[in-house]
Amino acid sequence: MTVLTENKNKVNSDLLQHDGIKNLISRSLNYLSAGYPVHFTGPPGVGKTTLALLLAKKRKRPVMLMHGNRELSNADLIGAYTGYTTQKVVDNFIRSVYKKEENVTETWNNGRLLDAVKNGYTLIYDEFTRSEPSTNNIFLSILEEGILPLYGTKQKDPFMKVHPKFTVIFTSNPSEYAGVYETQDALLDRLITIPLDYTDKDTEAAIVSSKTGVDSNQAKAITSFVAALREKCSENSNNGPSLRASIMIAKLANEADIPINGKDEDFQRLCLDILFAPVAKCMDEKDSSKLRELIISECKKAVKE
Ligand SMILES: Nc1ncnc2c1ncn2[C@@H]1O[C@H](COP(=O)(O)OP(=O)(O)OP(=O)(O)O)[C@@H](O)[C@H]1O
Repeated sequence: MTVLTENKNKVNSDLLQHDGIKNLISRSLNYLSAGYPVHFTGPPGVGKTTLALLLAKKRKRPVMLMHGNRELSNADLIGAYTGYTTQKVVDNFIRSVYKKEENVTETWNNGRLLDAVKNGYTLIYDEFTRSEPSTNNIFLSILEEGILPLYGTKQKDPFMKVHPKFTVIFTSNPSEYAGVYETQDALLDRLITIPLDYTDKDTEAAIVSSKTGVDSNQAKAITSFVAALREKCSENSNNGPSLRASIMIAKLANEADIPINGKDEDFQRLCLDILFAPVAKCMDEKDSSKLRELIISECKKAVKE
């Protein structure tokens, strides 16, 4: 029986700054400082959000994180009147005199984007292609004219000026097809789009090791066989299991005292649980026993060097 134990190792939640990424960080910071929004695009789990969070932290401005969503509306972004405040004074001090005074005022709540624009926050707009293009249109005026239009809000001013320190980091996943919208060219034209892809096995192993506390050889044993499965998926031009899957395997094996060894049955079961769904999704093979065999045969190669 495997018993879950306390996490024994201190885990590092920061971005591991390997050589490829260091240069990207400094370039992106330059673009943001010059007032240009950057857009990281790439398959799931390559580190787009983690990189965006690191850049935002480095800008030393308050950070606002917003997730793309079909339901996101202009009212969420700009703000809206959300109800009424009433005040009633009933003065019945003298019984024969009845005085009643009623004040009704609408209550305005700032939207998230309005706060960010007004106060010069760094906005991370994660998976922005999941929002309707008509909602994202508001970014055209922000990025081009430096104003946030306050249409439809009954506000005194028709727009708000964008704070000079306001910046946006967008992320998206181009291979996602469910629940995403095509981005209008006009918006893409205003962004500096930087594609991100999976790094090499050693870098992935270093990330897994720093995030989970497993030693670097064990981490490499995991990232190597997960990368091999991903490679098989890319033969079908699909994304396979990501770095996130390697992190999950390492973390769970570590916490449940499962040896990171492809010959161990508990480890094989763990690999199957984590990898079956992403591998089944990316392969043409639909026979589940064949898919299991494939995962186990790759998992068996996970041996510490
Ligand atoms: N350079 C790195 N250093 C440390 N951790 C990393 C690095 N790159 C990725 N990760 C880790 O990999 C996992 C996936 O990263 P992240 O969520 O940033 O990916 P993503 O590209 O935004 O994925 P998705 O498109 O699915 O949202 C996270 O646990 C993250 O901490």
